[in-house]
Amino acid sequence: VAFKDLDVTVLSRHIVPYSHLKSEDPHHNSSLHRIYPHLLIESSVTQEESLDLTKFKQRRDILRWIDFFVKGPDQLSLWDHTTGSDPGTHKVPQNNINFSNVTDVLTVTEATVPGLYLHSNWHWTLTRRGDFDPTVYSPPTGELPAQRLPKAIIIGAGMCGTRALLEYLNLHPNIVAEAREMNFFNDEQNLVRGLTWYRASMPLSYSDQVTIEKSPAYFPSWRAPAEIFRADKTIKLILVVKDPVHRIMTQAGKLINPEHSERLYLNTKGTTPRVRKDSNTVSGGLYAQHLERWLTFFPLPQIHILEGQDLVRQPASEVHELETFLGVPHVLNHYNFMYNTSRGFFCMKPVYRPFRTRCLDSNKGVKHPRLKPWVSRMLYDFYRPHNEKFFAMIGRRFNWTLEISTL
Ligand SMILES: Nc1ncnc2c1ncn2[C@@H]1O[C@H](COP(=O)(O)OS(=O)(=O)O)[C@@H](OP(=O)(O)O)[C@H]1O
Repeated sequence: VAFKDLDVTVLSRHIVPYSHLKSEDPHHNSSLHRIYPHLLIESSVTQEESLDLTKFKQRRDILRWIDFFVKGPDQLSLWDHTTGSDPGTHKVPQNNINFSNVTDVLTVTEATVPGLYLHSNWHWTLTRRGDFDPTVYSPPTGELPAQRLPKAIIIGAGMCGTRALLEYLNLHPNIVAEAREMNFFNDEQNLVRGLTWYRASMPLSYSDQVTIEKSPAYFPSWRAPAEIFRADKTIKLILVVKDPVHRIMTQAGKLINPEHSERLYLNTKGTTPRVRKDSNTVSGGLYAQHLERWLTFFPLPQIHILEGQDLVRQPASEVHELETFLGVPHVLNHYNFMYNTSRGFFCMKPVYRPFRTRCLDSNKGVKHPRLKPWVSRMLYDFYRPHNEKFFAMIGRRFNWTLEISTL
């Protein structure tokens, strides 16, 4: 079982932000400390080097090619690919590191693990963590991590905070999130690959952890509810929704030229402009229409619905409710979320690494174009009956009105 570019921190007097450590590897989000929470793996570099970020970026590529192999609850092996530019052809033999005798800190150097090539300015420190914090999470005794089908899925709605929600939940030691949008249940090309392929795309987890993925394209898909039901009738579904007019503006903010976003939702061809009912941008906010299909397969209590702006404003309490829904212990609280004034959003403080705050990518929470007042009114008028139907279906109301809107 291979882990790539896992949770590696560069320690120096200047801590390098996590964003600089992120690789293109889609698995970067599966972090070793989540699978192996009793180990802390750090790589240190001289202060001089860490200051030179250009140089550091090159070093990042080196980091990418160190694989970790789990050998047993207390054993890990490193496979070092850093010796050549082509990782496939320059593997050095597997090196086993046994933690059972390590009580405190093991610094891995070429001398500790014969045959391991390490860049002269780097060394790896592996620390047993179980002794510090077994109350947070310890894997079931004697169990090896395995890939499992999701026990929960964030089905949408796109643009409503699904990424933030997934990343927030991923802070939890009993939740293991797949970073990629799998688009398995809505896409014929993926469905034909079968559940075995889908399972093999999931991160490693222990039996007491909840594997979760998010694919917002499931919510409006006609196919996804039936396919998910066929795969697992008991799966827990999570739906985050927000004011559909705000949702349109999130989509508009993603355009290269957001000022020209009207074509996404307005038909200006005739004498009087109309809301474009045929556009996916508009229909994505017709929550009642989509939910109706899901409710033919799943009872309402199996779908946890939350409001996107509530998630933006009060992540800790929203996540607390989700912990209950997912049946995992209450671990996350307001200490795990820190408001970042320059971003205008909460950023995350991992349970095991509270010193490392991480925000969502800068393409989340972007500036929106302003709506002309008459367009705003037209959109609110259009969505009002659909919203009312949605509120009646879920037995809850949200304050999605023109008067409240900040657009
Ligand atoms: N913590 C935090 N940081 C940044 N952004 C946050 C956060 N929490 C929620 N959001 C909101 O997420 C909105 C994007 O939604 P999605 O992630 O569902 O979009 S996508 O469907 O995956 O493209 C995005 O919408 P915009 O603000 O319009 O860009 C954010 O409002």
